[in-house]
Amino acid sequence: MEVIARLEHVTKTYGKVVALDAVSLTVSRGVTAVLGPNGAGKSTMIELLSGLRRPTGGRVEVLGGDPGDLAVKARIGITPQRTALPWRLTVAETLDLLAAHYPKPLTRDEVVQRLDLGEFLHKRNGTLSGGQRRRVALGAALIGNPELLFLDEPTSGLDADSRDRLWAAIAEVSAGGRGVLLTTHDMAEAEHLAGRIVVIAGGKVARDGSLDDVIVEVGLHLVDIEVPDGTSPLTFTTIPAERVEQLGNRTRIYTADPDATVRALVLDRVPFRGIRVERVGLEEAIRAITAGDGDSVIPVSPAVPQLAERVS
Ligand SMILES: Nc1ncnc2c1ncn2[C@@H]1O[C@H](COP(=O)(O)OP(=O)(O)OP(=O)(O)O)[C@@H](O)[C@H]1O
Repeated sequence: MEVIARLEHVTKTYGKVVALDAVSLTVSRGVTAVLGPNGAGKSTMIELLSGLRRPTGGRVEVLGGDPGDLAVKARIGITPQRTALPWRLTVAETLDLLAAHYPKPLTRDEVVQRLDLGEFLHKRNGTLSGGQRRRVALGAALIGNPELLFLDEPTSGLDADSRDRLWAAIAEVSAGGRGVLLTTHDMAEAEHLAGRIVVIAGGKVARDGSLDDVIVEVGLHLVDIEVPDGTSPLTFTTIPAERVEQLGNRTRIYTADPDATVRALVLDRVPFRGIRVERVGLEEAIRAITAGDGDSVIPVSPAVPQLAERVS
């Protein structure tokens, strides 16, 4: 697969904080989703790849050159997490102004159509809602007809219709043979768009593969049972589990060995009614991979005693 961008042993520090720690990664065409908890280093990675920051150590190469070079910048598009659009300009003026900086831009109409910007095309950026601004920001990234697009949480804060439209626009860019690297906390977004998942934890690449690879490698299953009220939680104490959640009368047991878990439920005579066993989805897989990293992660823990605490 053709490599269109790469990080080689890239480290980025901010004072004493090591945001990225000797990371090596290649980016190919298609959509790559970079996932991980808050503070994992995802935005830093995008900023380095798009030339907004320089690495402390290692090498960043984009489209065969240095992302700091104007010639490379003209071939990439970026939607940072916070986009500063010129507040006094209208959306139309903004797109026209940006288009003038690129050798082969898309027409304004193409971008307006793809992202459905017509409704507020002649409004000033300063008067747009947060979601409208997000859509204009993607338009600003697309107008230069980039070969490689970097999107930092492109759909956060969007309503379902706007999100669907952006997903369609991103899929269209990718189907046209371009590369897209995006960060997101929305697992549905990663599942919907990405052919490749890169998981960042503690400034390092913790997993890199297809959606299925990542989920299968984690090897976690969910055993979801319905337990009648009044069941003593103590009956669960020998059940193999990585993590347990109690939701009303449903108990969700995350386990690496679903057969052993179901056997234990039966042997312990847990009076469950319904039972559902399935491989976990991306969200739970990422939670397991990044356990203990970042500042908003619920750690995977030996949850058997926890269950007793939670339901008692
Ligand atoms: N300009 C900065 N100055 C100092 N520290 C920074 C700066 N930018 C990021 N950091 C730190 O670097 C680490 C990685 O931050 P980064 O924004 O790359 O994470 P992230 O994965 O994008 O997080 P989130 O999901 O919350 O957006 C964090 O510990 C963060 O506090």
